[in-house]
Amino acid sequence: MSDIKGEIIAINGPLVTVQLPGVHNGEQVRVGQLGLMGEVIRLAGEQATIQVYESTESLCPGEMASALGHPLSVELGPGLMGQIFDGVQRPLNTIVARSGDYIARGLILDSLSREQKWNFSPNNRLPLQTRVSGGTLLGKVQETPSISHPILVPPDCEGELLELAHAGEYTIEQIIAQVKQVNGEIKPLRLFHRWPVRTPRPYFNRDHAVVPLLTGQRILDTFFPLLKGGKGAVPGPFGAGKTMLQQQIARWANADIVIYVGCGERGNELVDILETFPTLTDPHTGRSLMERTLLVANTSNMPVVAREASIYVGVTIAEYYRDLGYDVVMVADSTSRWAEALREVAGRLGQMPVEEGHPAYLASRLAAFYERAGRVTTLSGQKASVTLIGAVSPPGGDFSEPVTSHTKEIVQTFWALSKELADARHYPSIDWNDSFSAYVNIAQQWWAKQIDPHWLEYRNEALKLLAHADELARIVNLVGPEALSATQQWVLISAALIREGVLQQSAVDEIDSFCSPEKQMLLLSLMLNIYHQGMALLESGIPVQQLADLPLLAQARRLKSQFRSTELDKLHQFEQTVRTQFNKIRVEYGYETTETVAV
Ligand SMILES: Nc1ncnc2c1ncn2[C@@H]1O[C@H](COP(=O)(O)OP(=O)(O)OP(=O)(O)O)[C@@H](O)[C@H]1O
Repeated sequence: MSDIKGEIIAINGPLVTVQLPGVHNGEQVRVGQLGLMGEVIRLAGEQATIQVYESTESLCPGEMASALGHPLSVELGPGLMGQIFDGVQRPLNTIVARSGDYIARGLILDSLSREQKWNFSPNNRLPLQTRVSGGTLLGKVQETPSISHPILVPPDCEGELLELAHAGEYTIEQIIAQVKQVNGEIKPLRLFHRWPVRTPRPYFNRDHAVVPLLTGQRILDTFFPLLKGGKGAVPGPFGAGKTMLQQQIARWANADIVIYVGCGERGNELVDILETFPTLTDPHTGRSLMERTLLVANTSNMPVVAREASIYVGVTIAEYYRDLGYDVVMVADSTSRWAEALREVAGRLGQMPVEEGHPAYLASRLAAFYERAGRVTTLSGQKASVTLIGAVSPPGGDFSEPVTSHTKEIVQTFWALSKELADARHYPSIDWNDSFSAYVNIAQQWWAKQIDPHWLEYRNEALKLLAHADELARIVNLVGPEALSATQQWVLISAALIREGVLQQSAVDEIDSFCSPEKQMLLLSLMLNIYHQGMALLESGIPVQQLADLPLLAQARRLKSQFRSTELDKLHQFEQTVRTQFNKIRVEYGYETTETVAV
């Protein structure tokens, strides 16, 4: 702790003005007798404005405040996985144990356990006197059965390795290495270190994102792909199924680590997340998903400004695991509530409101947050990534409001949830007209090489068909179905087949909850095949009703939840059934042929 102490002059909600000469901008401060946590956000001469993360009720001018000498930082080391932290990285379980359900203010708690011992195996290929720097591997501990945790030299340390601990059990505070730094100072290294949350962690090189983040959800992977290291947003009006979608991503995404930041969402929603996440099973290992998951949850008794910190706490932990060589996905729910915190602080600071009360720097703050996503070569030379997915909760579902519209310009993948689709129980309720992905061309290279060279063609054709059907549906609404030609009716029927047989996917269906990329492609090609074969028959003069009554349409809709991703042979068999049935009709109508029409 630094020696800087001062007296409170004024209190304005979560903002407290303190006479604190010599303090730095961004420095952490303990305020009042309770020692409330805060951070300097403005300096005017000797007076500092502190943003306090706990309720300032009953705080009085004249009480003391003291600066801690460091900015808001997080503890990074083994023991993070499986934890639930509050917005300033205090472990919720310990808070509850200390102060019960009603969280006392000013609690000072270690983020990581000081008692737990970790089995450290040193890097035997690292002789003493070697020159080490940020990213050098010192050893490893097994953090959870699913996650091995390399212990690396922190980014801000460089010098000669003087000592390295032997294999054994260590607490995170015990010294496991000593480094003589360039300036001659000897720096002890432990299993953990601290890092300021507002400073992005360094990496060796920023690379292009090239591999899709596969979620097992067809509308996401096939239609609006996101890449590992990419930036995505999920704007969702109230009740559109956002929580379920986030859980599906957390559960099925092919990422190593999942970080969920519940930032100011309604209490009951947060409770839902806190209760369900620990019960989820990791489909890849069959073990608890929490072994590779971390939750940051703002508790309801923390004021709005604490939301601001939680997003940075989450993303800094995400970058840390990236630096260990992992692909990390972070879901921030919701960036709208975070923006509300910015608005409140700006208002109290008397800054000029620009858009709907938001400060002028809203867009640049959002951009700076998403900028921390990326695929990189780490300081250790590994390829790793942080994928950021920001949920947005536009008031009244209005996507033109400032947070949604700025987010739309920043992110590359936009999964727009629709209240109408949710009301119609079409889940995931992602609107294919309002959603977009700027990663399609990059994703295409992966899909074409790994799964099917026709991926892009099929995807685009399906979207075109859906858009055409939407147009026709408007005509039907105006003048009735009689106005449509046979081929137009078949477009409507085929689009419904794609909607129900491909886009709709139930998170609660044991089989359909996850869909492998191979199954995604097969289902899509099957539906398009039916569309094409039907079209060819209509052009030969076969009545559309004959096709509409085909039992194979209903069978095709059910395929997704009938056959698992491991039963692709059954889907291939169905392809054969489609061919046979269409051939039968041809024979029936005298267009006898044994040839089949391929997509
Ligand atoms: N992918 C899905 N598959 C099946 N059912 C779903 C899916 N998404 C949502 N639902 C249904 O909708 C209900 C509400 O979903 P969810 O809890 O995610 O939405 P919400 O929390 O009301 O919405 P939001 O988080 O947008 O405010 C779920 O209980 C479930 O019945």
